[in-house]
Amino acid sequence: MPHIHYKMRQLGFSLLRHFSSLPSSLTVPSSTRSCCLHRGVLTGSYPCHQSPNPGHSCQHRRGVSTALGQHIQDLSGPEQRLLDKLYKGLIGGQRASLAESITLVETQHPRKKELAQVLLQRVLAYRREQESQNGGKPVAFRVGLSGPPGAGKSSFIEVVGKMLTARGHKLSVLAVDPSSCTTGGSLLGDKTRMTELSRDMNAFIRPSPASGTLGGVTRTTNEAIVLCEGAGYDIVLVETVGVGQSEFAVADMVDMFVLLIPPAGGDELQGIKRGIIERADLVVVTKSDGDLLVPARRIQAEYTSALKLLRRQSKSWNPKVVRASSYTSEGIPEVWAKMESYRDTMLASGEFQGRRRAQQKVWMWSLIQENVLLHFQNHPSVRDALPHLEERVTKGATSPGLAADLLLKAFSSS
Ligand SMILES: Nc1nc2c(ncn2[C@@H]2O[C@H](COP(=O)(O)OP(=O)(O)OP(=O)(O)O)[C@@H](O)[C@H]2O)c(=O)[nH]1
Repeated sequence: MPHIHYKMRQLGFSLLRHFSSLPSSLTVPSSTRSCCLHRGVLTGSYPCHQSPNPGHSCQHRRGVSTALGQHIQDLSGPEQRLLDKLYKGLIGGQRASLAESITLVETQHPRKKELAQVLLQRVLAYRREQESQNGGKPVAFRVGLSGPPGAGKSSFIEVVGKMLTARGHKLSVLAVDPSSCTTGGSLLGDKTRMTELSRDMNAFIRPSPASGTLGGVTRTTNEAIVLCEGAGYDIVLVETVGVGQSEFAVADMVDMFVLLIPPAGGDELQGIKRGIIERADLVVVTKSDGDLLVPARRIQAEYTSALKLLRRQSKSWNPKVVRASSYTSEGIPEVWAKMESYRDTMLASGEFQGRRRAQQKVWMWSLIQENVLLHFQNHPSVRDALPHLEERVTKGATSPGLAADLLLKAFSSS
């Protein structure tokens, strides 16, 4: 996996080199105004396959900021009105506007994607203003929650969520479901989850986008977080199930990462990856009640010792292991107290802000990687040569390195 990641970065850099070598005399004809740069796809001087005007030669020389300015100027009257309505509704805290705005960032429609970016820019500017009024402190606390299927995530969120709204917080819950990316199914359950919290006017619950790549879902979740914060939600929970890479994606988008572990032994815990335990700022052993109390204590002790052996992520915070029961609510206020203590410690040391800055960069790079790769795969010369070269590589007739070089050459020479 790290190898693939490295290869993708290499590929990303090769492609970027290709893009940056475009002749400087290229200009943008007005007919190609709404081009792929605006859609977040870097383009070169070859036909743009995703353009509404497929024959056009997409030739960028404008800086990104100019492009964004142009982008806003290009809005039609109805588009402008739609964005104004969404923006005003959103910052006014209207749930319907928030839901509609999230739908806009999740869309696959090219023009609507552009509109979503304009809306996001406005919300980001608004949030920055609020942060500066708040003495530079982030306006919301983002918490990632992960755990194996059946760990008790939804029961936990329901109980914690109700406690937080009762204390005057506004809470949003976003889900990242890796199964919806691959199978269209749902590991987080199609069943109605968190029934009481979903009726709470100070809570906003949004299921995972129904389809797309993990990269796509990560992007829209990141953007949904920004929208929730703009709508005044001061706590954003991002829930995912401990399968595949989604936990790592979530850990990269939140301020605090919490792992929920059920008090079961053996096989059920085998599935929990060591790498993700290392990322946890807090481990909560769930279902700590009745007959499960004794195993819950044992698991707490095991994880406490295990965490001591792991590499520390933070200079100022030592990950903790706590127990809680959503049935009896025992331990729930203590879990939240630990989360607040983490937030305060990290804010005081400056690590909180540092982590967010680093995450912005990770996010940008993952978007670049995904888009650049897509662009490479859709390039006509690459598409033509790919099946033949893949076959040769599988048969051992051509080395993977040579095939990659040939494809990159085909891409950059046309
Ligand atoms: N004893 C006990 N059981 C619990 C507790 N919390 C949840 N459960 C049970 O554990 C099972 C799974 O709970 P969920 O909250 O649906 O777990 P989840 O992790 O959200 O599961 P998925 O929706 O499948 O991802 C259910 O049968 C719950 O009733 C608890 O605090 N104590």
